[in-house]
Amino acid sequence: MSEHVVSAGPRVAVSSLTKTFPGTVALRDVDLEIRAGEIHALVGGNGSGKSTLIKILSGVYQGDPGGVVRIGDVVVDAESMTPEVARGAGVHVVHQDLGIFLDLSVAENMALGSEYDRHKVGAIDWRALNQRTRDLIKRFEIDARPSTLLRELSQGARTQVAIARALQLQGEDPGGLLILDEPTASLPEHEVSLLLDQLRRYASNGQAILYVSHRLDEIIAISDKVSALRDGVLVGTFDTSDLDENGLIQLILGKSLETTTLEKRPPGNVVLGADRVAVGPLREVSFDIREGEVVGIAGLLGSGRSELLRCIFGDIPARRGSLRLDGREFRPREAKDAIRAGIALVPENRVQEAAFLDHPIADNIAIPAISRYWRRGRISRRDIDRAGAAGMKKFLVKATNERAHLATLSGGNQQKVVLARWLSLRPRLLLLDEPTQGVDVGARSEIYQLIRRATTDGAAALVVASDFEELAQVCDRVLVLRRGELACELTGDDVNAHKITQMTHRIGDTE
Ligand SMILES: Nc1ncnc2c1ncn2[C@@H]1O[C@H](COP(=O)(O)OP(=O)(O)OP(=O)(O)O)[C@@H](O)[C@H]1O
Repeated sequence: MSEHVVSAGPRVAVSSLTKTFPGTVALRDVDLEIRAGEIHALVGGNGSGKSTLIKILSGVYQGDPGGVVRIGDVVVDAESMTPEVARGAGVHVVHQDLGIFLDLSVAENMALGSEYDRHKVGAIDWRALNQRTRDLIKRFEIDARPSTLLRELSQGARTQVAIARALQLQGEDPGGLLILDEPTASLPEHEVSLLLDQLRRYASNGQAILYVSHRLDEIIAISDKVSALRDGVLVGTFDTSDLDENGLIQLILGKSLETTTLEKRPPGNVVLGADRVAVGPLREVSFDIREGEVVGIAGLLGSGRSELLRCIFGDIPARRGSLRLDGREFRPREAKDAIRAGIALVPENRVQEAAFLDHPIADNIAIPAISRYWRRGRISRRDIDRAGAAGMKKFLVKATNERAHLATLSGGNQQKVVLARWLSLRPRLLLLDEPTQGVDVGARSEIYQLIRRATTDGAAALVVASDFEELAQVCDRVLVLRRGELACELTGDDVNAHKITQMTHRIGDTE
């Protein structure tokens, strides 16, 4: 936990904050205080109002009349919040997607986050920019040079660059508020702990941090205080030291998590066989997946995990090697071939890649199986809506009804809709890339149960996840990709987070 810097009052005080959207009250009379030097976690289920609160604090949305936001000495009516006011008060947000440019250097990324250092004539003053970047690299302890391209950095270091860029104009004495929205969602475990250590150091320097995450272990590990939202209402603010994971779940869901033991069936026939497949950074991988199996793929970012899924789905051709599906040679030229063969892919960036934001939830769920809804030469609206409502219920999607447009849903609820679409197709082979990213604790276990249920019915599933605890929990076997190869396969008692971490990094131990 961070050392507190003593300060008179809270750094941030939100009072009587309400935000109404047509048909939804996203926040209802919220009061919240955050102190300097405090890591304050904000938790809540999908659609509970976390993003809405962040967007008001950063001036993207305005609150309803009556709410007041105070940041440091700046006091603003919530209805008058603007990005300029928020920036002026020192509010900086680092989103999960970081908003960085991979093909630009650290210095160039810093420059794009503020005014370029310019000579009088208007040209970029590279010497000044590089010097300033060097200072930032030192201050934020980033392992890079000003000229290093972001692409060459680990995901953790990229996150640090994004944070340093956000705070670059702040000087040595941190004021304002740093908001981190799911900062570790795509970080491997060892980089998560490095980032958390760094955040603790920023906080002990006096930085106020609002930390939004669905990862409960991190919240327990890093935060001083936890505020929980449920359906737009602040349940309360608590000392983290008084909470454990079950306590947090209670706060988020208003009840304990129902855990059912996942039913398994013995592996059946081989569904998919890969023979010496070369794709992306992978030089040669061979494996089989059988009916009833949930097989995990572990590897660091850039290890070829996602490329492998996309190759099986026909999105990326293999450079060499072959695939077999149910014993027959399988050469998908495009995704359509894979879908026809009974393969479903839930991509990592599912909302950007696979969602129709200005269409209703029901249509988003029904789209791949649209032929099912033809009745006497017409598409049956009623059946689509019925399927949509059933999908919403099964996946705990929170929205006014199945006709609500996807754009009006919270991020996590959009994710659930795309998952509902593919799982309701009853595929033969299910390919899932980070299936629970951004999804709340209640729906997370539900999703894994649905995956397990699909495999009990005879399907096979291949799952990529950077949360190794989760991978260990759901998978029967785990394939570890490292340096372009299938480094090893973990089975039985070796399917645990510690072993998966060891093998992806090859720390100690022999293979
Ligand atoms: N632009 C909008 N129009 C209408 N309703 C919206 C809009 N943005 C958010 N909402 C609604 O406000 C509520 C709160 O959404 P918000 O995005 O703040 O949730 P969240 O806690 O961030 O969820 P998640 O964990 O899924 O990201 C939800 O019911 C959502 O459907």
